[in-house]
Amino acid sequence: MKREHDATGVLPVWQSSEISACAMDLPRPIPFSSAQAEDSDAYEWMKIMLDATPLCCTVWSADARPIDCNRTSATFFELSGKQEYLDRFYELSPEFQPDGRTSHEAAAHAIAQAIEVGTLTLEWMHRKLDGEPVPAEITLVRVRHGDGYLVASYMRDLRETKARETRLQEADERLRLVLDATPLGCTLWDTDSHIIDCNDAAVRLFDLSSKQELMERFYDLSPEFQSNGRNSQEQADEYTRQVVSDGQVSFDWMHQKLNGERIPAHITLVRIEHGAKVFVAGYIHDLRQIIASQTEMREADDRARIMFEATPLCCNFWDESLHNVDCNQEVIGLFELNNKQEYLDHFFELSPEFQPNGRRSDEMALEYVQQAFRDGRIRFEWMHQKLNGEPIPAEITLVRVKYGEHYIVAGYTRDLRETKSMLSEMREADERTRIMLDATPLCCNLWDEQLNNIDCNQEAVNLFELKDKQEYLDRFFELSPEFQPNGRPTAEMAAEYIHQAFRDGRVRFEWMHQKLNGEPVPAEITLVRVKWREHYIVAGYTRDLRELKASLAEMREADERTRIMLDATPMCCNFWDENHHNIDCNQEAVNLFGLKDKQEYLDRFFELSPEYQPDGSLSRDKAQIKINEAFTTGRVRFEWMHQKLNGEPIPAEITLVRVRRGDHDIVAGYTRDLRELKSTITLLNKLEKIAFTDNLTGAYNRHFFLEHAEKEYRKCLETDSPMCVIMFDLDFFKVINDTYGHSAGDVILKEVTATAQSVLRPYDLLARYGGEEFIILITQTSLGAASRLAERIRRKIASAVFQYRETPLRVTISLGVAEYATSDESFETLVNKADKALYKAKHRGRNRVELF
Ligand SMILES: Nc1nc2c(ncn2[C@@H]2O[C@H](COP(=O)(O)OP(=O)(O)OP(=O)(O)O)[C@@H](O)[C@H]2O)c(=O)[nH]1
Repeated sequence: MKREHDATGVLPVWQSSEISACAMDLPRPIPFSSAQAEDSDAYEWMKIMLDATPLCCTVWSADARPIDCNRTSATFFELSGKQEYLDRFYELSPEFQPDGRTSHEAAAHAIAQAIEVGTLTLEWMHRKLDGEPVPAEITLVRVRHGDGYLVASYMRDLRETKARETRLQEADERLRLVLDATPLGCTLWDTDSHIIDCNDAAVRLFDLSSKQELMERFYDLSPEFQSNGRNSQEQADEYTRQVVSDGQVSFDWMHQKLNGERIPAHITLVRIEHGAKVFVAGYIHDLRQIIASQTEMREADDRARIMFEATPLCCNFWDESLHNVDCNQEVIGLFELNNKQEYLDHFFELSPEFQPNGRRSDEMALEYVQQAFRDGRIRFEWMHQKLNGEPIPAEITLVRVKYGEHYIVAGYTRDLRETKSMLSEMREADERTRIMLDATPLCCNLWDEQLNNIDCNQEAVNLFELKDKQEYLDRFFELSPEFQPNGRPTAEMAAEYIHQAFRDGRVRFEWMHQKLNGEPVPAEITLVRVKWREHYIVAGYTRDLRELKASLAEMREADERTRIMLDATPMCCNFWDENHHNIDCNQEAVNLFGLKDKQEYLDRFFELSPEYQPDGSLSRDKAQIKINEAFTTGRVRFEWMHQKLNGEPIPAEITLVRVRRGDHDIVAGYTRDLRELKSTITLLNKLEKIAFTDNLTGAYNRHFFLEHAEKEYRKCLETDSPMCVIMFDLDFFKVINDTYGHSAGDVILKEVTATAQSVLRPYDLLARYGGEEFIILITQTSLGAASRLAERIRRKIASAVFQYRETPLRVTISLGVAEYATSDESFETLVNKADKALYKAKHRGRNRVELF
């Protein structure tokens, strides 16, 4: 690095030996005068340029010290002059740059780099003396100076650029809004014929699903060749070039949908300059409607022409310059002429020179026509004549008619000679049109652009129970209440809708009409814009919604009936939609859980089950699985644990059934409260007990014993397994009764039963066989084991002390044991054998066991 400024005696800090001690000190700028004193080639030239530059420029020495600047720099940073700029240069950047490096370090690095590469652009954060940050873009340019280099820096304030970018972005957004709001299909192109954007209307026009699809397939949206035989792509490129140079170009274009359906269109391309860029916006006017309406118009025109020609009156037209411009066929016939031209040429000869009142025909004629232009309509008697002079007394009606932007006067000449026949013919023609309008089964009326209601059909008269059309037109504003149901003034809303129809072509809305007696007539109105010569009118079709509403009411009633039935169902019901939302329930569901109302049921549904089901599954998971299953299989039944809000459990059985509702499925859930079932089972158990057990002791009764024993007996026979019967009887029981009373006897009977039962195994069956006689059936057991069991019972009872009130009582029993033998004829035989053994035990002294 060349030390060209060493002469000043100021050494750059990083070259001094004190570099480590004052590393944070910044190098001092070289005094302005000394830099000025330098003689140089490029530098001198540059200095002149510098002051003229509207950018802030600074000149740096190769060792990164600012040595000069231009005026703009001082003004930009609001300083008194160049010297202050150079003196306070290091205050014009924050200590650190946004990338974390010190400004000093970053500057030195940048200058060094510029010297190496020649030119360099970087972002820099400046700041004004008051601290206001100034984001900047700096371009450094290496400049030869003597044998070495200087560096010039040019600063561009990025705040402006940023603001412009924001403005551009905002403009972009506005553009997007405008684009999407445009009712025409729009596309946006760059100048290389690349489509870069489009609006929703364009997507709709081609029946596509997204803008993306439109942009990707745009070239499929035109046929390969246009109707002039040229390749679409080439032709489009040509138009793009044309619009870039001319600013705007319009042309007819054949588009197509992806299915090949043609869309004749009129396209306007407009060049848009957006920021520094140029775009082309394409507006697509779908001509199909226009073509259709043009065809309609042409047809209507043809019809009008035919009607005009068919009119059994002589008609002619006068323009504003009082020229007779046209006539119909009838005129030719009336005056026995050859063609219309003859009529137009000889018009003034078709009246005698003077009218019967003595005035000149041509003068009077012009006067009348003028009067018609002025007043709109005039009727008078006129004397015509054929070319041969034969007079034709006539009645002429002149009517001013709007025609395009102008007026014409139509003249209807009635040949008074044939008045009667003509009148009837006229009426017929009129009647035909009228009949057609009146036959329309909807109430129709017509509006002109001034929002005047100009005509209606008979249906409109009928709907409002009016006398005639005139009444409809006269009292139209009484046929709606002053305010519509949404609270807005009727007149205001009507005007809005009609305007909308004129603008958009079609609008449909609900409207509240009323009869003259105030009876409301809810209606649906469709307004349609119809082209009428050069103008539009709006035709309104009114659909009486009362019938619809009545059928809705019926539907609602039917719904209500269903609801009543549902609520009356003595089972708790609820409904799930496809998204597994619980959408409805019946009253029983509310009752079951003791809730306030259905809303509470629906809102707190998930609190009506514990978190986990008894099988350990999460209630929510299990519910989802079951509902899914119902949607797929149609029906599923399972047990479920519900709970009340207070946590009281409700065991339930749920049946989910898939039900079709409209065009989709729902699942209906029926919940059976198993608590009821459980109480029924308890009751059944109770009844069973009453039927099969002995009231006093709780042991099985003789009836049950015999029935059960019979079955067991047969099983033993089949399996050839051992089986025994023990019979026992209380000893001297009569004494207990006689001594302590019957109730003491009852207590003993109960205690003895319980004691015997406590010795038995669960599958041994003990029954009270008679008053104080008991019997035990012991299956799968042979005589030895049975006798040991009998002995255990005997001992336990003999050793027991039973308490009757304050009195301790003791009893003994005698037992007889018998085992089934193949010789036994029946179970009864076995019982008899045990009975005999018991008798033996009694006989042998009681309180003992005897075997048969
Ligand atoms: N308290 C009470 N006594 C009953 C019941 N059923 C039968 N008895 C009595 O049982 C007694 C049976 O008496 P007995 O047939 O003479 O027999 P015993 O007094 O037990 O004498 P042995 O059987 O010969 O030892 C009678 O007094 C009956 O009234 C009953 O349900 N309750």
